[in-house]
Amino acid sequence: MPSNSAPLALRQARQHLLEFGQCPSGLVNERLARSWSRSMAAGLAPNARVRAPDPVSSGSLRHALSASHTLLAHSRPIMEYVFDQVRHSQSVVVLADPRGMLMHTLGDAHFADKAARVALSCGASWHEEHRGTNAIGTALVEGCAVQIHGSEHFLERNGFLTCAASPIVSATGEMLGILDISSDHRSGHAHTLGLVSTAARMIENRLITAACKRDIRLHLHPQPEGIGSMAEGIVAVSSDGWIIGANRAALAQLGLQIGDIGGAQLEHVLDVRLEQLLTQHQRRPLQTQMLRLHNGAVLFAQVQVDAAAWPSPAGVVGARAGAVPAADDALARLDTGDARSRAAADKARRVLGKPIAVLIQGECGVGKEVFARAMHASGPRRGAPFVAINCGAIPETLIEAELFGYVAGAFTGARKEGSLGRLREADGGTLFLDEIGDMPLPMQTRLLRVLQERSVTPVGSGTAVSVDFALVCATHCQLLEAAAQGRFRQDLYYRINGLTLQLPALRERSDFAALTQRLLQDLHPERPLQLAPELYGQLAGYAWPGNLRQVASVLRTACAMLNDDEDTLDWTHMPDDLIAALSFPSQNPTSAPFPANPVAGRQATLNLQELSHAAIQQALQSTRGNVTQAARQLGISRQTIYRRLEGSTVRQPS
Ligand SMILES: Nc1ncnc2c1ncn2[C@@H]1O[C@H](COP(=O)(O)OP(=O)(O)OP(=O)(O)O)[C@@H](O)[C@H]1O
Repeated sequence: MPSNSAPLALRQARQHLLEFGQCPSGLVNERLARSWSRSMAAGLAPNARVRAPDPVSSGSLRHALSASHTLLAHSRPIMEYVFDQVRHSQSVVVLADPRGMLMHTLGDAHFADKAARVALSCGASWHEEHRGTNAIGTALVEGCAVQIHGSEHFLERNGFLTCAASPIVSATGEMLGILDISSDHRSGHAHTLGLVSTAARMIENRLITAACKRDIRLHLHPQPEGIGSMAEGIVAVSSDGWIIGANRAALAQLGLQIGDIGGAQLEHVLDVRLEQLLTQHQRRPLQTQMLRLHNGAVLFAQVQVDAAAWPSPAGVVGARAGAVPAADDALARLDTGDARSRAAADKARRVLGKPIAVLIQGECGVGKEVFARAMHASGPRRGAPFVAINCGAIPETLIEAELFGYVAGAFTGARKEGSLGRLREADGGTLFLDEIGDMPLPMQTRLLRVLQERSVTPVGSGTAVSVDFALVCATHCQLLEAAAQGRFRQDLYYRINGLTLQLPALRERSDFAALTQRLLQDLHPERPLQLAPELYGQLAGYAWPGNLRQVASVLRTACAMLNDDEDTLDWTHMPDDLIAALSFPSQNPTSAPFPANPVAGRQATLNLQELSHAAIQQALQSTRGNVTQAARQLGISRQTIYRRLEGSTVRQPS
């Protein structure tokens, strides 16, 4: 965003903002106007002394540096190169973490001194909330490269700077940090934005190559000579063909969005099967291969594959139920061979014990809470409590007391002895906030403060109590979309989203056989059970709108129907609501036509309960597993849906 608004228009816009609290349209670019409005909303005054927190203690800085260890290692050489380019122009090159805290700076001594006077030094926060419009903070919120020149800075004291900043994102689109070049505003240059963006891309390419070194990688470019250059696309593919990481160039070349990572197969995009690519690579490892996108466009690719990443000899695509888990922990015990679930577990393992918040995304019932519990049980906090809160299930009026606790007599109906609150119950352990997207806005503000200050102030008390927990949140909705619509705080989104993990829907998993076998084993460890082949075929092709929760519940019920001398589950053991769902083709578009079987025709005699199950499943399917929307569609509460899907009691916060 090279802004450099005309000085007169800038002055007029600023004047208007100060007088009326709003930025007039048309005078400055929209991104700058939005950022100024956010700065006002954060309670900052342009001419006031800075309200920003002091730089963090050296202990906290060390902690942050170790959390961003890999980013720092790959950024340092590039920062040195960039600094060489701007050495004689009164500049500093800065790396900030995803919260806007400066982690590393390189600058010429004279200018670095001047910069340090406005806290452009390690440990200081340049988040917009603390310093108003500035390239680092604004790039963080807007998620794109930004240049802020002179008096475009919200705080007057920063008006001597001109700064250009670019986000650095991971192979899966997580915000890792910000690279920035700040100079004296008289020596700033429009090309600086290009320089900082290019440098950020170089860092991203180094990071993706390091992070995906054990995966199959394709290095892509529309011209063969472009491979190996900074403009090459890099895409990481799992051994069963899923795209599990990509840099920005690859996304553009393949016509993908960041949200497609983990959800698209290579052969859905390219006119080639992974097996063919690998066979060709094995024959001629150094040869560039010519590939076609489904739209006919040509791309050239160089395949890189580490020996450990070669698919099993049984074949590239297909269940890898027999694969040995990489680690022996609770996360590994969930592994039944699906590559995307395994990739999520691998990523989760890397942040265990580090101060990085994890956001688990996935449809209703894919196992987000089970996964979060496995993370807790696999990490160093396993001896302390795991506290799960369903933000969508607590009435809005109770949520504050429930989360933050209260002191004795804080309100009518309060317990005499007060309450610790769920956040403090999680002290030392893990706090799991399910359906975080359903948290009311005022609570989001309070939660953000807790996460920033690492302390909780109970209702009715003026005293903050410090808390320390690992944070894992889960959501079935696109939080960024919710943030764009003003339903979710963007700053909270970045706080809780240190690492995003996407859990696949059951219909997208490649391990249905191994998964159902594992579920049957867990239900009856002492008795080997199996599914009749014709039933298995139907179940494997079903869309499972309720995901793992639904399949677990179906098998549980089916096992209860078995006679003592039976070891094979067939149609006669299946619950009626599943038979009903399989009988309505409209409800189950991915399944084959229902076979002639002994239960055909039963839909005519469906009872009320079966019909309501069928209606819930249809609604969940049409809303792609979004329980809130499905509940709205059916005119019932979310709790009723949970109750019906579980076939037991409501999942209430305890
Ligand atoms: N890895 C797994 N292996 C076996 N069963 C599982 C697994 N994950 C989930 N389940 C089953 O699915 C049920 C629901 O899981 P969980 O509550 O973790 O889903 P969720 O994605 O958090 O759902 P929601 O979005 O509704 O909160 C579990 O109670 C369990 O029966």
